[in-house]
Amino acid sequence: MDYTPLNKIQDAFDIQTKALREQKLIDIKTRKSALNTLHATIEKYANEICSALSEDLGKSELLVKMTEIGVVLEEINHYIKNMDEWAKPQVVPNFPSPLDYKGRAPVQSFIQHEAFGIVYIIGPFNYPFNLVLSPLVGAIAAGNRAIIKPSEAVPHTAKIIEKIVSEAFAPQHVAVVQGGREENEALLKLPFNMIFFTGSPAVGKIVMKAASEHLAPVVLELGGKSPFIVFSDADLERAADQVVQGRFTNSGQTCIAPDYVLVDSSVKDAFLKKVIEKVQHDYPDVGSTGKVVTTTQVKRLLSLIERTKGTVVYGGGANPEARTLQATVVDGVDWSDSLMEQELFGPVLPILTFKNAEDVPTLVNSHHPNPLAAYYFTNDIENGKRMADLIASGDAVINGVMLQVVSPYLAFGGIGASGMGEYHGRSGYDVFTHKKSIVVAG
Ligand SMILES: NC(=O)c1ccc[n+]([C@@H]2O[C@H](COP(=O)([O-])OP(=O)(O)OC[C@H]3O[C@@H](n4cnc5c(N)ncnc54)[C@H](O)[C@@H]3O)[C@@H](O)[C@H]2O)c1
Repeated sequence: MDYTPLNKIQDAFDIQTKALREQKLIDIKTRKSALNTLHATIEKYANEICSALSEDLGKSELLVKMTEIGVVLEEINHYIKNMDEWAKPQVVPNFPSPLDYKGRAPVQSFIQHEAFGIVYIIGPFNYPFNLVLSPLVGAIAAGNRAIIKPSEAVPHTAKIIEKIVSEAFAPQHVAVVQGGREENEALLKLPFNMIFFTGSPAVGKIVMKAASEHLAPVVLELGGKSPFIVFSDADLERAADQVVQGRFTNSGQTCIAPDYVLVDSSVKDAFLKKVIEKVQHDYPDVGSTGKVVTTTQVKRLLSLIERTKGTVVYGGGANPEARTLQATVVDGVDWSDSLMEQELFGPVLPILTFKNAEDVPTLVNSHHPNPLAAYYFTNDIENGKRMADLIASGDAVINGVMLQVVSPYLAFGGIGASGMGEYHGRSGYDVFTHKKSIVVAG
């Protein structure tokens, strides 16, 4: 893939800066029309998007239509339906000043959503279409201009994103820059008005540091080790079904995937048997989970499996050159294991146990920074809610997996090391705006 030359990156930014200076406000009618055009252009290239994601990540057409294209189209529809309402100034009570302003008290007070200006959206490789286009929808609806950089690890998808964006938008409004680390570093030196980053905590720190130079606000959508906790009263059949779906979809490369299982030792054997049956059925071969992003990542995962003190009870096969690793389940893992060092981000599922349910929050809270998601399986919903109160995570699901990410009515984002700032639906409109208070004196 051809990367954007550094001078062209500066040009892309200058074009938008000039446009911002000449016409600060993009009216709501123009924003809506841009979103409609984006919707139509995505539909037009749906087949090409599917082919690109099949090449890059071995994703099935069904998976692409559901988790990449469908999610973005739904998000656009939700915005078009609601953005007039969200954009309305919020009228608040007039509050008299404690100082004497010669009787000139407030007669109108309201809060107005103001676009930041030019935002920079940086994407990861794992849901590479959805995770740059969904933030873009919020940014555009809120009245911003944007430059987006898709992940260089998925070149076919990055190319189709560029084709769609350059057909749907003028470069004064939205532009795509292609590149990797060097291009990202060049972009991060520019005085963007806001930066929206999705990726690893390590690069999140680089982004936040760079943003501080220009005091640009940042949203960081990061990852972490998300626990899947099974209590003794859980429906084990359902829990096994959900953990297999959550862990192995997209070869385990989902930010909210369960990263490890923590199961009550009294039901571990029964639960594990069901997990193995399910994996055998759904992912019988090396390659049936799809592709891992690079050969290097397959090798990284294999080296973690090689160093585990646990027992591989299913899987372990791999073909690094073909970027495939078999769905792998490892029993008898403890907190100091190689598989518990960092977010796995691959088709590997370590199984840990606990003896006393009351210890669970301390175990989870003390071994890793705040995860992006936490899953609780129990027949006692109040117990699930209590656990969600005691374990700090970006979001939580009781008796299900990955349901938090699809609703435009829920806010999506991390806490602590798993990120800051939320989006999706209304939250995605709010996060791309400054709340400007305006007062009219009588
Ligand atoms: N919270 C979420 O919504 C969410 C969604 C998807 C992925 N993630 C997280 O993303 C990570 C996986 O994605 P990834 O591997 O693409 O992430 P990554 O951090 O390696 O890359 C993300 C982006 O940063 C750029 N980049 C990489 N290294 C850089 C460097 N040293 N300097 C400057 N820029 C650099 C890349 O070009 C890419 O566009 C996982 O941690 C996962 O949990 C989070």
